[in-house]
Amino acid sequence: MIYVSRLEHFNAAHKLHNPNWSLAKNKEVFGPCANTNWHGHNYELIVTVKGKPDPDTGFVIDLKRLSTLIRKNIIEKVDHKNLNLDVAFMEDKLASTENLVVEFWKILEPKIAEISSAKLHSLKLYETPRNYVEYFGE
Ligand SMILES: Nc1nc2c(c(=O)[nH]1)N=C([C@H](O)[C@H](O)COP(=O)(O)OP(=O)(O)OP(=O)(O)O)CN2
Repeated sequence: MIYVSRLEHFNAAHKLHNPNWSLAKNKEVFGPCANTNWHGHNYELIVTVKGKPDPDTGFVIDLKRLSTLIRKNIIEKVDHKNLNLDVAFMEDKLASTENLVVEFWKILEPKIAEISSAKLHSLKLYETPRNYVEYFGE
């Protein structure tokens, strides 16, 4: 089994805000991430698929096709957007890195299955160079 990865990038604004809490409690729990007028991140998304190399191409998956698929289905929907206001699949969800990566998985897994016999293995999403989340679909 070979693991193949593609890195994509997007910028987005958000705030961490639980609507069931007061502003004071949101600020207490989320600190500056609850800033009322938003803040931004340079996100890095690493998509890893697994499979066996095709004997004709030597590819587990064509990384150009994988990149196009990620851009069309994820990046175009979140890049230069406000994750709380502009992104349909994040509606009514806290805009945490964890929740983002779970929604990305729900979108990407079936789309990858449409173009390849390789399977989605993991998503790694960096919110900052020091904070990242990994998800294996479980
Ligand atoms: N489990 C999670 N914790 C936090 C998340 C998250 O999505 N999941 N998000 C945030 C904030 O959005 C915040 O903006 C992160 O910023 P910060 O902690 O300041 O990140 P840095 O890496 O830039 O911090 P340094 O202190 O400079 O290392 C918070 N928590």
